[in-house]
Amino acid sequence: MYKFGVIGPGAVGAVIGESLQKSGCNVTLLGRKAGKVHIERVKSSKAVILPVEGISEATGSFDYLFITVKGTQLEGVLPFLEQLTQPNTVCILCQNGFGQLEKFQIPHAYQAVVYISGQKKGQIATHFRDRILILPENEVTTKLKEAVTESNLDIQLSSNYHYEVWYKLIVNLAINSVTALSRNTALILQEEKVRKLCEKLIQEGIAIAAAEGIHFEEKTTEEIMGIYGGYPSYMGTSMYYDMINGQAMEIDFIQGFLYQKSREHDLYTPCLDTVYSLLLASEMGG
Ligand SMILES: NC(=O)C1=CN([C@@H]2O[C@H](COP(=O)(O)OP(=O)(O)OC[C@H]3O[C@@H](n4cnc5c(N)ncnc54)[C@H](OP(=O)(O)O)[C@@H]3O)[C@@H](O)[C@H]2O)C=CC1
Ligand SMILES: CC(C)(CO)C(=O)C(=O)O
Repeated sequence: MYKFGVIGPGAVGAVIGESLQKSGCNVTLLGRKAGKVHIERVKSSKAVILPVEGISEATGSFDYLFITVKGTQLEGVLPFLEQLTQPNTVCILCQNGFGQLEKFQIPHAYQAVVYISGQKKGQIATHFRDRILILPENEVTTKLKEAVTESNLDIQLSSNYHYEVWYKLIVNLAINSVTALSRNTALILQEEKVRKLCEKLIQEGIAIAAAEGIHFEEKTTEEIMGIYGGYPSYMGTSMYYDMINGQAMEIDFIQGFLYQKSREHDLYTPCLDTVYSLLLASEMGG
């Protein structure tokens, strides 16, 4: 039986752990310290409680290791990977943004495009929607998909993986920026001016992707606005929760990454430049 590990028992990690555990997989959740995580859902009174082991006390290696800490927290996890992996371990980095996989000194490491929405507060992870991880299609990821076939974790293998990465970057660019900066949930989409700003941000993201050789159809803006339209008004984004909880936001990996690409291609992206500056400013002490 494969040994699965999940580092980071938060909004995403707890849901992955729950899916694997429910289907009978041998799964261990690893957090900063030992404890428990309660998984709740808005319209259900049933809570699932999973045990969490302290990462520094963990012994033995895993066959599959999902890493679900924030981009800003990855450096704290990397030193533990040597003891938690063996040469055949497959690491799946489940993060928004792009560009962190280079830090892994592991032969089989992939980044998943994550569609699992939730919030972690204290020991409670509230799951809002989705359980989708998109990975590049190859022999290793096909074996992983087969290994979790009994679970409700929806692992999708893509032959056009970079398209999926950019699509998600653009999804995050607009909604994460406006929710974090307004310190408000998807409720703000009821305001037409906010929707217009989102459309402009999406279009700037699409222009950056095109300069990088990833081309989206014209209907993409409408499609992403449709995804936002499906969010319940009480749902925030990972960046919004970081902002309201006074935690470091993943600005470098989303808006900063796109801003850098925009400069490299000498593009005119006024909305991105504005939200990026304001997000950086909001993290300044004073
Ligand atoms: N939340 C969402 O809706 C979505 C999130 N994502 C992405 O998924 C990634 C994870 O986000 P999310 O689940 O929201 O984050 P959370 O903050 O909810 O969870 C991160 C978890 O990692 C733990 N952690 C941090 N450092 C360590 C460490 N050194 N060792 C062990 N555990 C550690 C945290 O512990 P502690 O609680 O002690 O800080 C926390 O439990 C991010 O890149 C995010 O952008 C993608 C799609 C949607
Ligand atoms: C936009 C969203 C909610 C999509 O799952 C997300 O990725 C996030 O909260 O960071």
